[in-house]
Amino acid sequence: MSSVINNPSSCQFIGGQWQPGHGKGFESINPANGEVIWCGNGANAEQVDTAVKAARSAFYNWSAMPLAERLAIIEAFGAQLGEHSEAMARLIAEETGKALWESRTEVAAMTGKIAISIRAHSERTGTVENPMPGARAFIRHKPHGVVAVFGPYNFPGHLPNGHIVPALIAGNTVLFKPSELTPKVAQFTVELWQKAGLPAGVINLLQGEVETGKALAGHPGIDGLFFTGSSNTGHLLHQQYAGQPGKILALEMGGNNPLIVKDVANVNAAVHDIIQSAFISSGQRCTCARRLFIKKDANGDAILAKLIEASRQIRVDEPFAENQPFYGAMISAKAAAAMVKAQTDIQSLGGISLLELKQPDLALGFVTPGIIDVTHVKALPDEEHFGPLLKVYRYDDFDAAIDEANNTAFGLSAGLLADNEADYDHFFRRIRAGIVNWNKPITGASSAAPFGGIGASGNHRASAFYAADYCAYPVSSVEASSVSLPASLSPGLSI
Ligand SMILES: NC(=O)C1=CN([C@@H]2O[C@H](COP(=O)(O)OP(=O)(O)OC[C@H]3O[C@@H](n4cnc5c(N)ncnc54)[C@H](O)[C@@H]3O)[C@@H](O)[C@H]2O)C=CC1
Ligand SMILES: O=C(O)CCC(=O)N[C@@H](CCC(=O)O)C(=O)O
Repeated sequence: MSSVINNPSSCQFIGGQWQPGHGKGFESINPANGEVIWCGNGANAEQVDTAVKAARSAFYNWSAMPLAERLAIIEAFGAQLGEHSEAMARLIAEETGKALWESRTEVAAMTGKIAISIRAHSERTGTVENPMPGARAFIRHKPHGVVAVFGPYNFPGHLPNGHIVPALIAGNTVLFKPSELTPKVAQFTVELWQKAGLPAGVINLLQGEVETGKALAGHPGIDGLFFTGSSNTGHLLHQQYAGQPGKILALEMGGNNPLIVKDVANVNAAVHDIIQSAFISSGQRCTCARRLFIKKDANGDAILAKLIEASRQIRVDEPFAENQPFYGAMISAKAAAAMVKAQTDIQSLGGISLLELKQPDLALGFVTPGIIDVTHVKALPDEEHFGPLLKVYRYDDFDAAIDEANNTAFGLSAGLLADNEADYDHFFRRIRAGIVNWNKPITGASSAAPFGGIGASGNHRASAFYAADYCAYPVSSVEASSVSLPASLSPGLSI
């Protein structure tokens, strides 16, 4: 592929200047062929400090700029994305191993985010005037100030963008710490912001591994941190932010998501929705179904048999293959090996493999889909296996299946495939998750809706359409053009 950018050795963008990192070196590897596609040095603590100061000094002018002018720059970024959409899609495919067709949908989501976030800003955090005698009462919103955005590797463009765009619309300045596995996509994204004319210091890019993340998260000069990533890291950040009520922390974390199937006449359609829920993006979506509950009856048997057969046929191949695969490589050979190990661990607990997940080349990130029956496994750890490994439970009783579906610390997405609406009503009332779907895949959430989970999946700061809420704080004002005495004074007062 033609490389789109840039000078990786100058991979930090601080106060409007590209510069090399002074911390530890790291590389980005194409997981589909093992080639090093990027290398650079992480930002050290001093560079993090300089970036925080740059963001602080840019904050006043950026937040004081009329909204229409801020939006013009944000829309110019949208235009840049439009102009470079194919380059961005190819870069995402190269760096993550994601199939090109799907990488294109990621770029489309990035572009679509802009209009949606402008609408969300106005609907969720706009200005409201309430009637009041002798004065004017307003509800307005102000930006928090300097905010850090931490991104995951699975959507290296779309998910950080889902924090950055609403944060900038609200008037915050941003310190962007991308996943160390996807520095090249991050660098290209920030280059597009620069081309769009974003003033110096409004967005700063701090590349690096965990040391850079720690230096940024622990910096006293930030007003908030918007995080999308693993539950482990999210929990660490939550502990770190304990005792700092003044800082806004938005955590979008993983899930151990259940999908229940009950009495579905259209077996092929059910299998399609299961595959789309469990295996899209090689299972690397936080919303992916991890646990599938299938009724122990003839209909359940038919669905499971067809699922195994159709999953065996899933095309897994190079992201750029002419005959496009359903999914490409996982993010790394290490992530792929971790899925093989997860499967072995579940087998050692009594899980029965129905379709074995395999990593054909240990040096690359490709894995075939796996399905494992865990009905008789006692004490299966409540873990997110972030890849294409689906655990199946056979059930007799619908309520018992829902109870088991809820038997998780997480609560991101959940779904029911069932022809009977009364079953869905029952399921909806009982299930605990932030995304609850009926007869649709549980992946592919819309940016025009709130996106977030409960329990170990989030901290009640839903993203997507509700990201506007954590990007600004409400200010209530009562205002009059001059002071005036009230018609009657309070008892005991004489003026
Ligand atoms: N709920 C949601 O919206 C989504 C959640 N995810 C979750 O993200 C995970 C996959 O992404 P990963 O990149 O593996 O997540 P991760 O937690 O490893 O990394 C996320 C970010 O945090 C940084 N980081 C890691 N440790 C840190 C520390 N101790 N202090 C400060 N920063 C630190 C990383 O460098 C990266 O920028 C999955 O668990 C998935 O479920 C992914 C997409 C959406
Ligand atoms: O953030 C948004 O705009 C909508 C949420 C979204 O895009 N969700 C995707 C991917 C997130 C993930 O699972 O990693 C989805 O639901 O498939």
